[in-house]
Amino acid sequence: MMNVCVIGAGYVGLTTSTVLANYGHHVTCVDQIEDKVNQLGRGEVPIYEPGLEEMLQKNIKSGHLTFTTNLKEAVKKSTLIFIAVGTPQDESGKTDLRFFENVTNEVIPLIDSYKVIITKSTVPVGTNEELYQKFMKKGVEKSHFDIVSNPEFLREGTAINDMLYPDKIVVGTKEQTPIPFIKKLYSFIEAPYIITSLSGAEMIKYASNAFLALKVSFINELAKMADRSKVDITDVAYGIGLDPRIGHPFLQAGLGYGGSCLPKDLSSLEHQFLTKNITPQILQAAQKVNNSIISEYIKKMKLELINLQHKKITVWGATFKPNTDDTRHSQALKLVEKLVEEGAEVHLYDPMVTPSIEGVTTHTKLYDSIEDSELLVIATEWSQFVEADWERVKRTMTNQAVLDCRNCLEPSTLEEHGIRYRGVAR
Ligand SMILES: NC(=O)C1=CN([C@@H]2O[C@H](COP(=O)(O)OP(=O)(O)OC[C@H]3O[C@@H](n4cnc5c(N)ncnc54)[C@H](O)[C@@H]3O)[C@@H](O)[C@H]2O)C=CC1
Ligand SMILES: O=C(O)[C@H]1O[C@H](OP(=O)(O)OP(=O)(O)OC[C@H]2O[C@@H](n3ccc(=O)[nH]c3=O)[C@H](O)[C@@H]2O)[C@H](O)[C@@H](O)[C@@H]1O
Repeated sequence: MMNVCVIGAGYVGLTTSTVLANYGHHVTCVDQIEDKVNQLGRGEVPIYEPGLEEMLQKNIKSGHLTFTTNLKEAVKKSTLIFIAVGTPQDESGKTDLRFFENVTNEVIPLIDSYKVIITKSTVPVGTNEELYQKFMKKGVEKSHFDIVSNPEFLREGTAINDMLYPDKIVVGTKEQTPIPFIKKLYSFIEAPYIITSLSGAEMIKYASNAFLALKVSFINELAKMADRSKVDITDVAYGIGLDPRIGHPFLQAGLGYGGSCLPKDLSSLEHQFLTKNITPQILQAAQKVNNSIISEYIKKMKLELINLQHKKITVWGATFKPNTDDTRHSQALKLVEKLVEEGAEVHLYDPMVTPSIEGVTTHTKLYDSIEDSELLVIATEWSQFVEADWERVKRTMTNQAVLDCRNCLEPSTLEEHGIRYRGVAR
C-alpha cells in the first residue's frame, strides 16, 4: 500500500482521499483552511456528498486517513502527491491558476526523494508540461520526480461511485516510470487506461466537459423549436438517444447547465482556442444557447401571469442540480435573480441550501414557500418536488400554475389536481 498526499480538500480532493484510504492506502489530505481541516479531522464533511461522510469517518478510525495544514510533513512522508485545488475562472473567463501555482511553488523545495506529482485539478492544455519545465528550472533532480496528468471525471452527487467505477483512467505522462505507481494506486478499480501525453490528458478532460455541455445545449436549442411546433421534446430526446451513436445521457432539456465545472471549463477552453488564434465556433454556440435559456422561461412565465411585477412567484430549487449543496453557476439562481430584476416578489425553497439573495424571501419549509403564490417554478429536479402533495399545493396557492423548467413532473398528475402545467416543450 502507498503513502499518498492529497492537496486540496474540496469535492475532488476529499473523494480521492477517502476512496484511496478506503482501499488501504495511507492518505494525508492537506488544506490551507485550518477550520476545514479541524472539522474534517472530527469526521465532519463540510460539503453534501452522499456516502462521503460515512466512508471518511470509517477511514479516519482505521488510521488510513488524516487531515492537516502541514504540507511539508505530508509531502515528506508521501511518494504520490495529488494536486486537487480549485482552478476557477478569472473575470475574463480564462483559468485562474493562482492556487495551482501556489501549491507547486510550495511543493518544489520539499522534494528530496522520488515523488510522482499527480495533477487532478482541471488545468489548461500545456499546464503540466510547463510544470515539468518549472521543476527542471528550479533544479529538482530528474530522478526525484515525474509529473502525471490524471484528470477527474466524477460528478457531484455521485462522486464516490464515479471514482470507484470510472469508464476510464486517463494518465498523461512524459515517461513510463510513474505508470506502475499509478496502476498500483488504482489496483482496486477496473477500467481501461488511456496513456497519453501530459497535454493529451488535459485535452481529454476539457473535451469531455465541452461535449457534455454541447449535448445539453443541442437539446435545449431543439426544445425552443419543439415548443413552438407543439412537439414533445422528451419524445425527441428518447428517439434520438436510442441511436447508440448519440445515446440518451445529457439530453434532458431544461434550464441549462450550471455547476462549478461545465461553465468554467467551456469558458476556459474557449480562451485556450482564442490564444491559438482559432475561433471555437461550436463552443461559443453552446455557451450562447445556455445563456439564452433564462429569458425563454421568463417569457413562459409572462404567458401565465402577463406581467411579473409584484407577482408572488415561488421557485423550488437553488442548487445547480439535485443531490448537491453546490450553487456555483446555478441556473436556478440566475432565474431567481432575473425574476427580482423583473420586479416579482420572489420566494425560494431548496431542500439543501438557504441562500441569501437581496429581494428574495428564502424558506425552510416547502409548503410555506407557496402560500398565496401565483406561480410555482421548478428550477432543480429534487425528488422532494417530484413527490410533492399536489392537493396541498393546489390549496395553498392563489393561482394554480406550475412551470416545470426541468420536465421532472408528470403533467397528468398535476392536471388531475386542477393545476395548470407548463413544461419544457411538452
Ligand atoms: N467539483 C467537481 O465535481 C469536479 C472538479 N474537478 C476539478 O478539480 C479541481 C478541484 O475542484 P473542487 O474539488 O470542486 O474544488 P474546491 O474549490 O471545492 O476545493 C479546493 C480546495 O483546495 C484548497 N486549497 C487551495 N489552495 C490550497 C493550497 N495552497 N494548499 C492547500 N489547499 C489549498 C481550498 O481551500 C479548497 O478546500 C478543479 O480544477 C475542478 O475543475 C474535476 C472533476 C469534478
Ligand atoms: O469536471 C467536473 O467538475 C465534472 O463536471 C460535470 O459534473 P457536475 O458538474 O457534477 O454535473 P453534471 O451532472 O454533469 O451536470 C451539469 C449540469 O448540466 C445539467 N444537465 C445535465 C444533463 C442533462 O441532460 N441536462 C442538463 O441540463 C445539470 O442540471 C447541471 O446543471 C461532469 O458530468 C463530470 O464528468 C465532470 O467531472
